[in-house]
Amino acid sequence: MRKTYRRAFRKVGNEALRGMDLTVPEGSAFGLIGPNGAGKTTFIKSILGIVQPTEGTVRVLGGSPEDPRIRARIGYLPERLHLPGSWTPTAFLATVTRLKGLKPDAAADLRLLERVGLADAVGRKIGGYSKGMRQRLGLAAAMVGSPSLLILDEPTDGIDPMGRLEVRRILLEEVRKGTTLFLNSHLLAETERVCDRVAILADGRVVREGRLEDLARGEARWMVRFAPGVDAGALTAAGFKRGSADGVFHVEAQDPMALNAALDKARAGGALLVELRRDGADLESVLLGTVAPAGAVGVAA
Ligand SMILES: Nc1ncnc2c1ncn2[C@@H]1O[C@H](COP(=O)(O)OP(=O)(O)OP(=O)(O)O)[C@@H](O)[C@H]1O
Repeated sequence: MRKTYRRAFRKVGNEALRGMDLTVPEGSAFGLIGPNGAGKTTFIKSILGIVQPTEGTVRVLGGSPEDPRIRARIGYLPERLHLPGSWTPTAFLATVTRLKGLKPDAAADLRLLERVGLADAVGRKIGGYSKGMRQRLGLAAAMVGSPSLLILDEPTDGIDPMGRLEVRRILLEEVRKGTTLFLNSHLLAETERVCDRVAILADGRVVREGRLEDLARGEARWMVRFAPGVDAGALTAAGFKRGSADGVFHVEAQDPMALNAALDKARAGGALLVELRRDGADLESVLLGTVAPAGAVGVAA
């Protein structure tokens, strides 16, 4: 899919998506990451039918994003929320319910407000809400009618760490129920904790896509730290490679049996294990390793 924003009286448009090809498996928790201006919001808007692709097609939940029946099954939290300040949250959710073509359900709306942590603020006008409270209300609005697909653009923006934990819990609950989650967040730790698949978008193209485990966590490599005084020669003979710090070694093991066999060999040689963890990069290093940081010289993006 391509999207070029045309400007009036200009021959050359702004190419936001340049051959974007992405499939989000149903039931997955999918994270979209990438630098500013990569095209993330444009892509989200095209899934929602707000932006029309210049070339190519978008299929959502087996249909067209312009089909009202499909739209009714999508919950969306935009990056910039515009909320009516003089309304109460219940009036707001009632309107969202009506706009989605659903039957009014005041009890369900209250349950949603409780779920996002706004139970104590139900009687207050939205105008007096803090940024985090508005964001929570936006999340509740996105969840009205239990949509099959939740598209969230920076959902935890402005929410405090405890609130983030709650939001994460809610999102994971939704995914467990079978909802497909599409998350756009600059907070890579959030994406890492919630998503099972990730796509890295740069300059209007998907540059990497896959299971988070495969992208970020490395596959069969382990970091092992032994107590001081270890016999490095014996460990090397047992298949361990010396790491950069004292007592740190790396070992390849395809499964727990192979890992334990390697550790048994090390222990038989007198080595005392003090730390063991899977080798691999976090999402931030994966992103930085995939997309050249702004200002980097001589790195091809
Ligand atoms: N309405 C528009 N008219 C013209 N150009 C646009 C419009 N919306 C976005 N663009 C351009 O398209 C490109 C992609 O923008 P987009 O907002 O999709 O990126 P993004 O990945 O969401 O960025 P950010 O992380 O900063 O939110 C940018 O070059 C941007 O300037």
